[in-house]
Amino acid sequence: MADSDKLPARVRRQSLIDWDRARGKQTLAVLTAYDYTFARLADRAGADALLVGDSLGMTFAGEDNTLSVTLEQMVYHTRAVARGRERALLISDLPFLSYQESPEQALRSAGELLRAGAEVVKLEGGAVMAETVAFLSARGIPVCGHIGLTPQSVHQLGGYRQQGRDEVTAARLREDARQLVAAGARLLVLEAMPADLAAQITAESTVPTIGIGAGPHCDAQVLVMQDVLGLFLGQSPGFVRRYLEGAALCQDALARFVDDVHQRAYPGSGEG
Ligand SMILES: Nc1nc(=O)c2c([nH]1)NC[C@@H]1CN(c3ccc(C(=O)N[C@@H](CCC(=O)O)C(=O)O)cc3)CN21
Ligand SMILES: CC(C)C(=O)C(=O)O
Ligand SMILES: [Mg+2]
Repeated sequence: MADSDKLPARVRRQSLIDWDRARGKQTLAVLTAYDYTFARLADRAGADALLVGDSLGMTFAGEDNTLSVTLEQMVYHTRAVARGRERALLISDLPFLSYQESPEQALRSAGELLRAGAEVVKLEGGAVMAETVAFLSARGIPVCGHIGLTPQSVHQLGGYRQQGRDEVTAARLREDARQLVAAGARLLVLEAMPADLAAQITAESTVPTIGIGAGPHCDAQVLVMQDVLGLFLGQSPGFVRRYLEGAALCQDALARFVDDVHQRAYPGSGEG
């Protein structure tokens, strides 16, 4: 029997139980994904979770911030990513104004993301969101908190800048984390904060932390896929490590196609 005739080995889907078990043993890797193709590639690369981030407003749609992203758009992208995913845990962002109004609004919005294939919903905010996190958790919906640089508050924060630099704001972030976990959050994103603060929050947390620009001591690391692949055309944050010059490679390939057509070199014989 040829290899290709064998039934595919069934991959075991990662759950929050696997995430809890990995804590302290292996640092887990998360990538954002917005579509079927890249979700499949990241899943096959071994990503432990895929995040359908509202950063898609910037990376996919070319907006200046994430505020214009709608729940309908997040549902659409979550469906596409869910089809590409085999193994990774699937987390989706609740977008701006889809959860801040009330726990009931958050429940309805979270339900739509779960029906589209998400297994965990992520929302931005600290202590002020504890009631909503408890409401969703009590109704069987796993929540990932997100504190530090919360991009949906970009105008209040005065830009995309590191948070928790002084003692007062650091203490507030530790208390935010404590209240989110006490309310039932199963994961915690720590974005753009000093490494020692993220280490302290991670040590105090009973659930896995996922860092982005938050140093090496978190239980997991997440980056925006376009930043990793060099496909983000704006200014990537300073903490990004680029693993591919994706934009240059893609643009060069596309330019060669355009040239070939202009030169009548495509299609050739045998290419229709
Ligand atoms: N492509 C992309 N990658 C991301 O990681 C990302 C997005 N987009 N969009 C939403 C947010 C914004 N992000 C950011 C952006 C900048 C910093 C940052 O650390 N900035 C520097 C300079 C700030 C300044 O110019 O004042 C800093 O030192 O704080 C952190 C997170 C993370 N998210
Ligand atoms: C950067 C991650 C944490 C995020 O929230 C997003 O991609 O929207
Ligand atoms: Mg987000």
